[in-house]
Amino acid sequence: MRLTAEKLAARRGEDLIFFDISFELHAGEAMVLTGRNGSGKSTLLRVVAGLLRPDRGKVEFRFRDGEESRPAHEVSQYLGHRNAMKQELTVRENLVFWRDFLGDAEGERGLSVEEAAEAVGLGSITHLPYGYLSAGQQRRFAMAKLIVAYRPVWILDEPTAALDTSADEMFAGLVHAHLARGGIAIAATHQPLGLRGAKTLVMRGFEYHEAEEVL
Ligand SMILES: Nc1ncnc2c1ncn2[C@@H]1O[C@H](COP(=O)(O)OP(=O)(O)OP(=O)(O)O)[C@@H](O)[C@H]1O
Repeated sequence: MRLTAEKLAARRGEDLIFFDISFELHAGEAMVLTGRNGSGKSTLLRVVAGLLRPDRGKVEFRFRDGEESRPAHEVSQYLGHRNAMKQELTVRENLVFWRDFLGDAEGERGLSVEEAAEAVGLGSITHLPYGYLSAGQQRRFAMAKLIVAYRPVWILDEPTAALDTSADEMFAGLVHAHLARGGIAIAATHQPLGLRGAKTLVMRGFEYHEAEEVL
């Protein structure tokens, strides 16, 4: 299994946000993106997730060497700043929607909604409307979305911002289990996620006129 990004460049509007970003991740590997606010971390994650078209370069995912590459949106789960849950549906209805919408990749299986709720420490409240929950509980269930459908690549944008310490530890456990299963994770974060051995990519951002010289 291999995720490769080759010489990526991306624009938001007219502005070039980054260029010449390359990396390769194999089964069981994680990469942490760091860099100041506005340096392009979220933009890079959206490009890798297939939500934003790169200006240059490409992202490829292969389950096996020699196999045709798969589109990122088929193999990844994206946890963005927003939780992507409907306030008026119950937690269970939201998670069932995501399980059915995403499906499992390559003969693997996600957890049941009940197992996933237990895994994020909130087994007893899946019958409640999502909108009733506290901000931390809502974020925990957004994390549960990652494990109700198995996708090999997790793309995580500030996953633990504003969570308590126990949620940080719980989430580090989910990511470790994902990596141990042979998954891949990319996370933009200002907080340590406890990912020992993770690669690091420092996003630096740059001025538009500098880029013009390079490109
Ligand atoms: N939709 C958009 N249209 C135009 N510019 C945008 C858009 N979204 C983001 N940008 C700009 O792109 C740049 C990179 O933003 P991005 O969100 O990728 O940074 P970041 O490193 O994730 O920042 P933070 O650490 O604050 O989350 C910023 O200058 C931002 O203003």
